[in-house]
Amino acid sequence: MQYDVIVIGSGPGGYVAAIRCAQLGLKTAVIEKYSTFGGTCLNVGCIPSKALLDTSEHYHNAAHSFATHGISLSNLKIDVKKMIERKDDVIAQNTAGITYLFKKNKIDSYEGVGSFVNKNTIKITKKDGATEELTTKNVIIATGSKPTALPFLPIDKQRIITSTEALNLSEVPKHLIVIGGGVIGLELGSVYARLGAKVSVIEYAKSIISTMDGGLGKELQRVLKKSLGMEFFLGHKVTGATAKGKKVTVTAEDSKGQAVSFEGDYCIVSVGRVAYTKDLGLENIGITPEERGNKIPVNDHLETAVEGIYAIGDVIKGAMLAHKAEDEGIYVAERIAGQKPHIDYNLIPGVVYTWPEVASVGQTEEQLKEAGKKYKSGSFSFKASGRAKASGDTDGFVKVLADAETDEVLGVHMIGPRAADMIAEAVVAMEYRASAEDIGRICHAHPTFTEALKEAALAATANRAIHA
Ligand SMILES: NC(=O)c1ccc[n+]([C@@H]2O[C@H](COP(=O)([O-])OP(=O)(O)OC[C@H]3O[C@@H](n4cnc5c(N)ncnc54)[C@H](O)[C@@H]3O)[C@@H](O)[C@H]2O)c1
Repeated sequence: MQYDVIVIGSGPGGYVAAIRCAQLGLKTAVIEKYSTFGGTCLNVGCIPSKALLDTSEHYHNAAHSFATHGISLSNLKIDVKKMIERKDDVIAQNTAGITYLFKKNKIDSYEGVGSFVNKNTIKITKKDGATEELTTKNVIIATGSKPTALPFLPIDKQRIITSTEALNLSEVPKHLIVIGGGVIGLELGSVYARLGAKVSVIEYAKSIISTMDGGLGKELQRVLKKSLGMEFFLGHKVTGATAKGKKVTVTAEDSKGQAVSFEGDYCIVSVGRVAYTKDLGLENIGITPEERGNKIPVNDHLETAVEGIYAIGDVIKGAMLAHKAEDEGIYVAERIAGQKPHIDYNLIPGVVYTWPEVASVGQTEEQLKEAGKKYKSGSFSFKASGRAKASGDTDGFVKVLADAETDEVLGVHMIGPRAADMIAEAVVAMEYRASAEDIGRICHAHPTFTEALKEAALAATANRAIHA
């Protein structure tokens, strides 16, 4: 079969690329090695983790905040099996949605491992070993990433686990040790802490979510400790972990170089992800992944050194985020169709789905300082928000950073209720190069959490916040 485009991998990058290619009239096929579409995000990442975060949030609220609303419950229980079954149903609904979209857009799909025979021929190796070859003008590699393992720390998938296994536990851990205070560790740590587990986070850096604006990590750590009792061991370098029966022992060096150890019943290793290029046959087309991170090198148009072969998402440079991969998928599809699309990498928002949620776009204060840029900062605390008081979600703040001379918004960083959704307003504003005053002059419905962004923008403009 001859195609215009073959997409290898059906995660958010790959399936979106395929749909856009088909919309543009290109004959398109997708090769996926698993039996369901959607990649990490839909099957073992974004979607299932959000399903568990929602269940655990309901449980935690029922156990801890309902009483303040005058709602009393007795005999509150969590049925872990049911929680996992519901999560599986959410996954099934989402992956079925992609099957439907492929059919609707007349995209052919093949189950098996796709690999390059040459730049125009892709071999599919099926589960039973049978092979089939397809020819194509273009290829989009969208094979994503997998959890990084620490070389000295074997993952047994029973007690020492990755995010994948953490989505399928059959019980609430008594003491969950989380290695890595990044996005995955804090989201999955939150799930089990809300269900009653003691959670200890061991992090190498001096703060959690250390690549985000510094104020966010500090506030998140404070709230997670206060509301969920999570404990944080920062500046700790993990040196090993062993599992014996139901017991896991993790060893580390603290910030003074002293050996310390932690004992728990489960340990999640969440120290990042690495690009997945195994079995692609890249050597057959002369592509060598970068030594660090295994990423496929691409130019500014996301094309590899081989004409007509593109790569998108986690398998190339940049943030490992589903929405970044999606935008890149659309970008490449439109390039292949002869259009001139554009992605502004500075405006890709980052979100952590803890509670309070954390969300960010643009430059952090640390980056602005390092670049020697003169900026103004305005913050607004949810403590002063009427909407937040009504819902009892008064932790967190919104911070707007604006150019000291032009007032153009350079970065927005927020931690608070529904920040994941609220950040979209900041992205739109920055896309249109709004000034802080522009945001401050836009009418925001009252009472809403979004008023906090308006107030922070006013504070940045001229210390003009009304309710601070
Ligand atoms: N909400 C979201 O958008 C979302 C959710 C999940 C995952 N992801 C993405 O998936 C990727 C992987 O997530 P992640 O949380 O595994 O990685 P991460 O890069 O977010 O965090 C890993 C953390 O582990 C720490 N670390 C590394 N080695 C260590 C060691 N030996 N001892 C102690 N700490 C150590 C790092 O300092 C870092 O803080 C990220 O790129 C993330 O953006 C995004």
